[in-house]
Amino acid sequence: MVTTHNLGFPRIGAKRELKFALEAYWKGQNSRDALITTGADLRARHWRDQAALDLVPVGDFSFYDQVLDMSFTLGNLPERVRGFHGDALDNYFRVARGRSAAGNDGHAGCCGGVAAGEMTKWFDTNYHYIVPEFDAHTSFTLDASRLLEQVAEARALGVAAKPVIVGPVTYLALGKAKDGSDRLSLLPRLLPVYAELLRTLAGQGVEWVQIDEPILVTDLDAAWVEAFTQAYAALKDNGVNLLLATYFGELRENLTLAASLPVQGIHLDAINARQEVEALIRAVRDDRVISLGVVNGRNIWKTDLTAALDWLEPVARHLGKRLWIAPSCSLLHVPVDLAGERKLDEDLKPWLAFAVQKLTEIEVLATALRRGRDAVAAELAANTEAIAARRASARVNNPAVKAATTGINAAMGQRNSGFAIRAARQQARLNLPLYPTTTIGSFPQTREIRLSRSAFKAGTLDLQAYQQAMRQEIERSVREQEVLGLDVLVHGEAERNDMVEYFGEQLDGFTFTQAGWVQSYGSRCVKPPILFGDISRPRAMTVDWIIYAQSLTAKPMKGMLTGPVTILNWSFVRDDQPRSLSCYQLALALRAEVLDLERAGIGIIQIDEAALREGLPLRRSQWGEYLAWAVESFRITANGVADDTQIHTHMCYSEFNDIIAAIADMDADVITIETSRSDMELLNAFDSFNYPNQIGPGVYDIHSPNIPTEAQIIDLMTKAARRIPAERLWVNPDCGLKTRQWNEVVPALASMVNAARTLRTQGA
Ligand SMILES: Nc1nc2c(c(=O)[nH]1)N[C@@H](CNc1ccc(C(=O)N[C@@H](CCC(=O)N[C@@H](CCC(=O)N[C@@H](CCC(=O)O)C(=O)O)C(=O)O)C(=O)O)cc1)CN2
Ligand code: MET
Ligand SMILES: [Zn+2]
Repeated sequence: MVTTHNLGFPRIGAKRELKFALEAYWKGQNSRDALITTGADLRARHWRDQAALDLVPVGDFSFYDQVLDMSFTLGNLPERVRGFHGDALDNYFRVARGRSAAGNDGHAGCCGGVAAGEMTKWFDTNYHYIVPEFDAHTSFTLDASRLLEQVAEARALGVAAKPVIVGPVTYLALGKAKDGSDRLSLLPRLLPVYAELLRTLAGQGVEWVQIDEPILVTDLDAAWVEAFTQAYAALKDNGVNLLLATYFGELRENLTLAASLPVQGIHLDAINARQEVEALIRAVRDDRVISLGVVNGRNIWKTDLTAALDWLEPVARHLGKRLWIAPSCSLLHVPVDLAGERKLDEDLKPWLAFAVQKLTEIEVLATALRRGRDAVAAELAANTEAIAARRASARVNNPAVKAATTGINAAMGQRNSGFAIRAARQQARLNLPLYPTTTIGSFPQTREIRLSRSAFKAGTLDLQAYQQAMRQEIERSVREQEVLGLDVLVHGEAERNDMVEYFGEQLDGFTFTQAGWVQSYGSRCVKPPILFGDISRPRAMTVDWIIYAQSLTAKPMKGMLTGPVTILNWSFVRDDQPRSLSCYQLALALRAEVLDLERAGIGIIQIDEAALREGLPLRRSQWGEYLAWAVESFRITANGVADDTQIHTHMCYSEFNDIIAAIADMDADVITIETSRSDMELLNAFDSFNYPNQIGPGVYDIHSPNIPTEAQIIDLMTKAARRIPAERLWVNPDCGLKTRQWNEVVPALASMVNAARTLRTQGA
């Protein structure tokens, strides 16, 4: 008889309760007790939502990040926060968010300021985790209190608790050794703490522990393969059954390794690795549990339940009670509940499943496997009807768009002239100084801006008043930039709820939700738009706002667009056509916008590709194919303009060494990137590759409230100028300023502009 379970549930809350409780606590407007209570309430509610399952995840809840939680469980706190005198939860937030020396937690005098832990992308998702920090002396000590308390809470609610932890090899692999030492040398110190954790859980009567090792779906070299064998030899026989969870991709050459580990069960992502199910079954001992992720945990489409049963039934007959079923991965990456959507397009709603609906799908599948399809005949019939309606819908297919993508040719991705000629024509038009200063696009999304927008959406503010409020914000941004003396201005993106959702709302082929929130990091969420059909642009999307902004100033105003690859990677995408085709459709729609901006007299157009790097497949062997269509899509979007129109692009959190050739291939006139935290070392990639075009290496970290000094910026730019000729350098922050406040932005940009002025006099 099949067992049902879940790998993880979204924790932010259907109404983002956790976000609001956290932010109020951080501002001192909410007590510690109130925050703790919100956490407990959310856990209880989410366990009730999952109560029909045979096993529910415990420990997937987090006040900030599950990897940071694991660091605390393992006693791996960065040295800089170890002496903290205050509350442990406050210390946890100090690592998560950093704390300025002037912080108001009552410990500024004794404990000072601390830098935040580095954040980076969780595999190929838009979720960010806090990178574990190691050095040669790192030691570990167990703190199991969080897991033990939550196991007790779950039990009190009468659900069967399956604790979830990040496995030791993935934990080490995702971390960074700050002193360059070998993280694997820490394994012998780490394993006893994991073993103690398992024994502690066993002591509480826990039967199964889910141990996540998604690193198994990536390319592993011999040392990491060996680490797996060593790790799991040490973790067996500690009184609990281990379910080794892999997800996000295929095991490939690691399948034999995974199957050989001494664990009681393995979870395979049967959405991304369906073709490996049989091989895995053959490879594991015949008393092991096989858990199959049969419902997509990364997307929002209904599962075709009949098709799933067609292949699952024989597997179930073969495996009997050894078969478990679950979503493919944690449901962290999808919104909570479709029932919260009151205005969602009625045609499309029946095609969708959010976290709660996905668990119902698991239940229906389990019932069919246990009692036959007849036991769920009505559910299956309704499902078949929805799947068929989507497939046949006239709203999905637009022949004109299909024809346009067929008409794409190489010339569309080609500028008229090479970079040197373009640069000269652009300089003749723009007349920019050495070390030109600019920003990445967004200015603070203030509470007033968001309140205006929610009033507009609620119908209590009319369109004209809303547009007027946004124009005022744009004017404020422009005035501030003029006073600061920036060279290339931006309009500030006040009218955009999000750099991707905003375009999703305006393009045909997309729909959007009211409350489909997905956690991006900490308390920050996004509402990824839903790409369901062929994409087209019914009308210009940004031109009026940019023209208005340009009308306020004699300085050049940058047009501001999100690129096709980033819109694709940060949306829920179609599963009925290749991603490359959707990307080309986006490219054509955005190309039309670029040309409209150019026709309106805008001389500089930025096309953000913040998500190009994270979209790289987890396996290197697939990079080439992805980069080919991703880069070509960018080129189609950007390269229809005249030589004297300057194209910018922007990327953040990126490690470029591996893909520098592809970046050069995009052929943007200027690229702005995040570099401040790497002390300009990132530029080595551009230097050694002889990157030919202009670069704006970010000179300060916008994720921190700290204000950079002029001297710090001069120092960074001096380092940059050792690698890239000064004539090709720009001066700008690491990323957009939307999460900052004006009182942080103004002094920071003042330092930046002053630094550029000093550099110019030095260079002259
Ligand atoms: N899609 C996407 N992915 C990305 C990024 C990005 O910018 N976009 N940046 C990187 C980092 N990620 C980030 C993700 C989110 C936010 C962020 O600030 N999100 C906002 C929500 C943005 C939004 O959609 N705002 C809406 C809704 C605002 C809102 O909450 N309104 C309130 C009312 C106002 C209030 O009380 O504040 C309501 O309706 O209840 C709007 O402006 O219209 C948040 O969590 O707070 C920042 C960075 C990587 N991935
Ligand atoms: N133009 C965008 C902004 O400034 C780019 C952000 S990249 C996450 O916010
Ligand atoms: Zn950015």
